[in-house]
Amino acid sequence: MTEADLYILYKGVYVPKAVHTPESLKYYEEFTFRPDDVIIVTYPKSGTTWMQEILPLTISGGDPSSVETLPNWDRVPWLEETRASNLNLEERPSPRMLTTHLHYSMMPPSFFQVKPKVIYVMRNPKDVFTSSYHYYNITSFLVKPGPKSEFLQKFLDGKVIFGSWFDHVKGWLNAEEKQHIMYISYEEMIKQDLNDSVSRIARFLGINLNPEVIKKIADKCLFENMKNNPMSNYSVVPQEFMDQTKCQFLRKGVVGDWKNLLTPEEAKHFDAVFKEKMKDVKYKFAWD
Ligand SMILES: Nc1ncnc2c1ncn2[C@@H]1O[C@H](COP(=O)(O)OS(=O)(=O)O)[C@@H](OP(=O)(O)O)[C@H]1O
Repeated sequence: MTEADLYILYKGVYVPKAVHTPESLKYYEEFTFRPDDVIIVTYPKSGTTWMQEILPLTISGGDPSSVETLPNWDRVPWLEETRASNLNLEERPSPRMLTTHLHYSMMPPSFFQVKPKVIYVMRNPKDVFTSSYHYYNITSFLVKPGPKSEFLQKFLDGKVIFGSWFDHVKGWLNAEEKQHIMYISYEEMIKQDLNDSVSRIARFLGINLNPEVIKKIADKCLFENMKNNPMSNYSVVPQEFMDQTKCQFLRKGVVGDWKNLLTPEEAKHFDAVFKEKMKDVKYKFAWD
């Protein structure tokens, strides 16, 4: 199956047809935000699911009931996906928790008027590539990656779902609503104590949490614990859509796994493309 079979081209980027329809994209375009909405924004494979665990626990002051009973896509739904319009998001009490993989330039008009809060999660693009390479292999609604060199070229050219990593990150780093956006990276969450990230997130949201609750949240969100949470490990998705017997959705959860996939030449080429495409970006990335 090719891109033409499995994807829609939406505003210049591919999105998978299986979970995005013209109706779901229209719902997204017409969505009315509230100032106290909190939106997780990510390029795919950057730590979305992880933040979909951290955020509800933080907002609820450590209450695990939503992460134990609701799958992550209902708990913190992707606005652009078909499921969102069936969740009665208009009726949900504030603060609503939402997710999107879309670029800054693709946000609906209400976003720019209302300026809700955003948590933008970034990850080393070589690890995003590596995670994507394995993920595309197990999902029937994505085009199989094929030979690694071809998938690498597609990734660097933005011919994968949600387009170019470089454009996504640049767009969100250049956003005008900076005081409403918290930037955090997968590497900070892994390398530093996760307690620090949880308390940063709580502070950004104006939530007071005592150290015990912060620790409880951080423990719950450890890779091994999330791997055992059926509401977060995608085990409820039928095998025909996602074949986790080949590779698990919560696969390795480490920093630097690209070293096991990319040859030194491929990594050098990747770095050269990164340098060129990101040359105007002043942000100091945590993986540098
Ligand atoms: N708790 C925790 N700790 C460390 N790493 C974690 C955690 N939860 C998810 N992950 C890893 O995040 C990768 C999946 O990214 P996303 O959730 O953004 O994927 S998706 O866009 O929603 O499909 C994927 O990375 P890889 O293991 O490198 O493939 C997941 O394993």
